[in-house]
Amino acid sequence: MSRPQVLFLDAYDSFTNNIVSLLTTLLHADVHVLPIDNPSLDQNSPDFERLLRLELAQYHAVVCGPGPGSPEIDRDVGLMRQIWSLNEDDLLPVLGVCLGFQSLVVASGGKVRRLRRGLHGMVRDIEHQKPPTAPWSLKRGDIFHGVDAFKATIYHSLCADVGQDVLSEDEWRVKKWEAPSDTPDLLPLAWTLEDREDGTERILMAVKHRTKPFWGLQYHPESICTEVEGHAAIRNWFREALRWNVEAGRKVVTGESSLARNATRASLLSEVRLLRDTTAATGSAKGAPWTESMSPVAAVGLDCGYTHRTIPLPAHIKIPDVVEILRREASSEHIILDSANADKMATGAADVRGRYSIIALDVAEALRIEYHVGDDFATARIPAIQGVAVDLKETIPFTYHQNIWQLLADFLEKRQLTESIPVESPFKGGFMGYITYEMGLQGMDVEVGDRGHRRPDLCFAWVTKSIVMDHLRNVVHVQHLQKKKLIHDFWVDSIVESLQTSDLWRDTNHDLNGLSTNGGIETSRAVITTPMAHEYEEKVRQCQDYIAAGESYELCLTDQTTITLPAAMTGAPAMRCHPRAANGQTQPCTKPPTSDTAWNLYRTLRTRQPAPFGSFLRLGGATIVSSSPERFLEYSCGGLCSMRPMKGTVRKSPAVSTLAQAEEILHVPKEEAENLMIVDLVRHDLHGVCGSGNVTVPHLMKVEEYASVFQMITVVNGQLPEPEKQGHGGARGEWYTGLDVLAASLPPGSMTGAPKKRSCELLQEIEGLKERSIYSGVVGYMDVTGKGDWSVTIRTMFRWDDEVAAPGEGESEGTEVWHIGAGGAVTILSTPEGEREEMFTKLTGPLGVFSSGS
Ligand SMILES: C=C(O[C@@H]1C=C(C(=O)O)C=C[C@H]1O)C(=O)O
Ligand SMILES: NC(=O)CC[C@H](N)C(=O)O
Repeated sequence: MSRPQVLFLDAYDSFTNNIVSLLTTLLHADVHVLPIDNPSLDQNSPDFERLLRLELAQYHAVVCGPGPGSPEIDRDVGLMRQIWSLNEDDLLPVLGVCLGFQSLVVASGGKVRRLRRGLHGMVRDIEHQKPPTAPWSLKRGDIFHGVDAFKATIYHSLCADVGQDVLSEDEWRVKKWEAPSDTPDLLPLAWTLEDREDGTERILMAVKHRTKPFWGLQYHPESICTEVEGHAAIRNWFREALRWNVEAGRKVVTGESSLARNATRASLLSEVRLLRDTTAATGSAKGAPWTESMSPVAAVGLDCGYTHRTIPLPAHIKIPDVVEILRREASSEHIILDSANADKMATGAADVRGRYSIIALDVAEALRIEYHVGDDFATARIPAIQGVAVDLKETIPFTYHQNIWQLLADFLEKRQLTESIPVESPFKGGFMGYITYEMGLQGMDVEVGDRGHRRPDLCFAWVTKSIVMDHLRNVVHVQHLQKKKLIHDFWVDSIVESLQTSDLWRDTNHDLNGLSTNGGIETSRAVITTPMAHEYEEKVRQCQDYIAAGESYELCLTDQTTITLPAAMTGAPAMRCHPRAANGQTQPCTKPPTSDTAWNLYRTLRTRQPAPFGSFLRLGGATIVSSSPERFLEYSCGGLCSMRPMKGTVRKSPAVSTLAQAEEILHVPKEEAENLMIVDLVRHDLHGVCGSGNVTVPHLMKVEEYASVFQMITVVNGQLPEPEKQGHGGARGEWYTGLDVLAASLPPGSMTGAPKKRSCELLQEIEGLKERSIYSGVVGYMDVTGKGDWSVTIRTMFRWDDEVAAPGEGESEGTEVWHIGAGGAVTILSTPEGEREEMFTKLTGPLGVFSSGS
């Protein structure tokens, strides 16, 4: 065994994989992760001690990680307690980090108390330089020996209480490096001093056990904002740990089977292969991957090639024009991803403006795959074939351990285009659709109760006919994935002809957007129910109580506004004014429709709130009208994954109208801390798939300008292992794609807070178990070349077809219900009024569309 082996005890923190990455790269060690509540290590089982001893014998050292909750609560620290109370014979070196550190303090007789005010995402000096007069020789075992001054990020609400608060200034100066009388076995190694209104708060930052090989750090060595100098302390710790093993004559046992797992997830495709092999070996059809041999629906899209034509895009043509020229009568479903701000602001980086827009065509004829949280099956359906409604539907059952993500990975792999296509188009054909917030909850094992409906939580259409508008080069790609044997693509020709012969295309004076602002939305009959300001403020306080107790570091609180409209206003199928001609060609439309509320809402929204991730979807019973500014995840076919968490929002106003003014407001500790917490969380999500050492942060806390707000964003990149190095079919049989990252990272961290899992559980309670649904989920695509792009579904209104409120008294029609979610991250530094205002600011953009004027 050439590399040292480290066991990491995971207390469900959102920074775990960052620590694993740091240890792996810095120490050249293999790090294995074991959850603190691993069911195979049940403390009540008679075999527990033997199994724990067997497990620990395989490691050179253990790291007890950070996490939500308190070291005094068994459930929060689980196995850590057993580590600190190991028999002399079973001792091994251990480093506690944050919660792990606090757990060591408690196990050594100390206490924890609440900080006077929690410190989350704050960067502080770690004071570790001891005077030569320090009363004991700290050189041996002092992991800070020889380390320069450095700053580190801290994330904690609780702190070690070892009697430091009762010392006078004089006593403190003399005793700060001595073992405190309350905890004689703990030697302080580092402190930080926090200025408070009522004096300085002394916060213990690091300790060493006097006799056992135990160390602890209250700060987070792995955070992106911890200075690199701090890494020296980790190296020192490991050197001390290995030396202790040698001196104690401790031998690490190899070859035993371990309960811990690799920090990096197995790839979806390796799981698919395993499933295929298992079903092949047992000869059982049950649970076998869904294949074309079982169903003609499963054969959709196989053996296709890419054809396209590229034509110039007239300067006056906007995405609604293209949609309105081409929308077909029979098609009531749409998927449009719209870089609605492409021609607007020139501030910030080019990618904020959005370069491409994508329109899926003939969506009603596209195969779609749907999944509802809690089900053990997916549904494949094709609503129409060649203009005739058929509603072909097939249930795809899962077996134990099988899930929707494997099904999608398998489906995509079989349709992957491997030849290189020299067309600058981000989407060549493939999946487009949406995923709800609850789908993300399920992925984290957060319980989603029965919501009393059967709406899809994931709905992906397999789009083979599409249009991509390139707003930079001013061209349009008309694209088709079609059976390879067809030589000429008449469909592509017909679309090009429809576009180029339409009046809109030729009429350079035309500006549909001008016509569309609020066109046809009869808002006087809309009933709008917004969150109650005082209730929202109360929920902010509740969030802060949980944060002060150490349960969370940041909670993204949200609430929903509903708008009910008379159903008749949207009842008409789209595009009554587009009769299909006998030859099957779409007739150009010169008159914009007025009967489709959703479409009108969208046109108004994109005009008033242009954003890089605009979208309009009618799919799987949902209608989504979005002007999202936030990218969740983009990945290239080469496996470069990029996430852009957004935290820090300031409303534009006469007082704050320039980027410089916004920067001044956003580059403050409160806002930067909010951003940093999510950045570290997103790094963790990416590390979990891309692997240790493969995540970088090219842009930290950049302020960008949008239509009505300024936002602070960070770019976090991860690189999936290159396919050649992934050993396709080789030793590990791993083969990662962007879908792995998507599956592992939902819901978006910027919508949850950190640590993600505990924060989501708390938010369910605080938000009254209200379903977030489409809001806080994602919308986007993943294509046949492996490229994908997903936005966070915020600044969005949505409705479900089956949610029609009964008619009120004296009304003849029922009403349809639109939802707009809005919220913001609550930290210990938030004020209830400030958060309430932020929520209403975010709500105003989409809600404004329901009122007339601009
Ligand atoms: C919760 C929302 O936005 C999220 C919260 C933000 C914040 O706290 O500053 C910023 C962007 C989004 O990640 C929303 O728009 O409803
Ligand atoms: N990051 C952590 O591990 C935090 C520990 C503990 N929950 C606290 O808030 O103090």
